[in-house]
Amino acid sequence: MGEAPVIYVENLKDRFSDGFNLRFKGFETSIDVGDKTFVIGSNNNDSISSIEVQIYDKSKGKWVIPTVLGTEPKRYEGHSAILLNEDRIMVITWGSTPDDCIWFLEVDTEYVKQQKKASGTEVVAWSKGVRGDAEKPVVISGPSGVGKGTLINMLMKEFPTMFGFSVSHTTRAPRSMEKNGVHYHFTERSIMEKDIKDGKFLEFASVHGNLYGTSTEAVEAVADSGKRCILDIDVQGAKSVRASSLDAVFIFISPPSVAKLEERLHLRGTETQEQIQKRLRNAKAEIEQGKSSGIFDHILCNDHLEKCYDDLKKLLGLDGTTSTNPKPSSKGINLPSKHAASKINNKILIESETPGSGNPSKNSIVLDVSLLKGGAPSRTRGLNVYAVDPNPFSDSLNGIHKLS
Ligand SMILES: Nc1nc2c(ncn2[C@@H]2O[C@H](COP(=O)(O)OP(=O)(O)O)[C@@H](O)[C@H]2O)c(=O)[nH]1
Ligand SMILES: Nc1ncnc2c1ncn2[C@@H]1O[C@H](COP(=O)(O)OP(=O)(O)O)[C@@H](O)[C@H]1O
Repeated sequence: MGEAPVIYVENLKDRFSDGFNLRFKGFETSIDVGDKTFVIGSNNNDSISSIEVQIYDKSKGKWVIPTVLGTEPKRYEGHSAILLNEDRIMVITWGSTPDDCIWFLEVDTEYVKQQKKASGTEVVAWSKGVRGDAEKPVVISGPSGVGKGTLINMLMKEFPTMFGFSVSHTTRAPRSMEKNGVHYHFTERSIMEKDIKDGKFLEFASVHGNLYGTSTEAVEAVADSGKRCILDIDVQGAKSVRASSLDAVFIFISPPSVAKLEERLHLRGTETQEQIQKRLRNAKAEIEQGKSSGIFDHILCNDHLEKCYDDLKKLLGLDGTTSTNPKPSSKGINLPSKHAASKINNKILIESETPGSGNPSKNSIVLDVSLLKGGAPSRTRGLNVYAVDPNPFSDSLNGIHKLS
């Protein structure tokens, strides 16, 4: 019945007899994917346990240390690992907090394939698993001076518990009213370039001569607070996000005319004449791309501000026809601190007591992974959690019931 059970590696040296010396002093699991074996080890150094990944390439008879992207799980007592769909390994950590116990190590997803191609090295990527679905992030693009910031501020002011702003990084100098960490993370080009190389950015682009980018962390911080994420990014950035695993709503704000755009930039008074001219030159190409590239789901013209704001609220379902209460932040999963896990089709059974004894033990739960969405470089969403009834003759359907 069960397929792909969790593998606990007891003696890897017996299995791989090429003199490989495991560096892990803690707990290891090993999973075969095609002709590669992924060994995931937790290293217990002092009080901190960190996780490491090594790959044994069976066709070449060689060990490889991959480039590891994303934020990895930290501080846990052990883990179980299960292969899903041949492209990601689910890692369930022991003794972690409820919002930090389900992780995915992507080994052959589209994102990992792209990163392997770009870097020419072996790559794996971590993504944290979260329950349920948060509402889709909103990407807002448009030329400089069109009113993106104004519209976003109006939305955040009217619905403060519903929306959270993704704070981008930029190498441009702050304007007099801008605060570091609120409007942007103002940074040095060399630091930002290194972070981009280390895979910390969901997207980045050179805009009007400066570097701008959305870190994965910026988007995750908003999602973790249970709010809907708003991204103010340029058209190139929107294109990159479209190609990424982030499932978002894309909105382009267009000006009534380039002359009006120029007038607004002059009135705003935050740029020099030379900078305004540069922004206007770029605006023409952006408007053309915004309207014709197929990147955007919606195009709104910001002629009269109030009218444009009403249109924006309408397409976000905030025109009074839907509830404007914030969604509760995604809940964690209460796992038994020590457990064993096994996979049956798209369901992972997590048992707190002796596994394989026939009946599921008390406190067992089932994770349904059939509706997973997203993934590295962001969260993996859509996990559903069910409690297992230890008494199969009780009233609940099939002995399991969904936990809300
Ligand atoms: N790709 C990308 N573009 C960004 C990001 N943050 C801001 N931008 C865009 O960079 C451009 C310039 O932004 P900014 O310097 O704040 O000037 P403003 O648009 O005139 O207020 C705008 O088109 C923004 O949408 C980001 O993280 N990624
Ligand atoms: N519909 C509008 N009509 C007139 N002025 C506007 C309108 N929308 C925004 N503005 C003004 O235009 C300037 C640029 O808006 P801003 O939100 O900073 O643009 P962006 O963030 O797209 O660069 C601001 O001074 C803002 O008050």
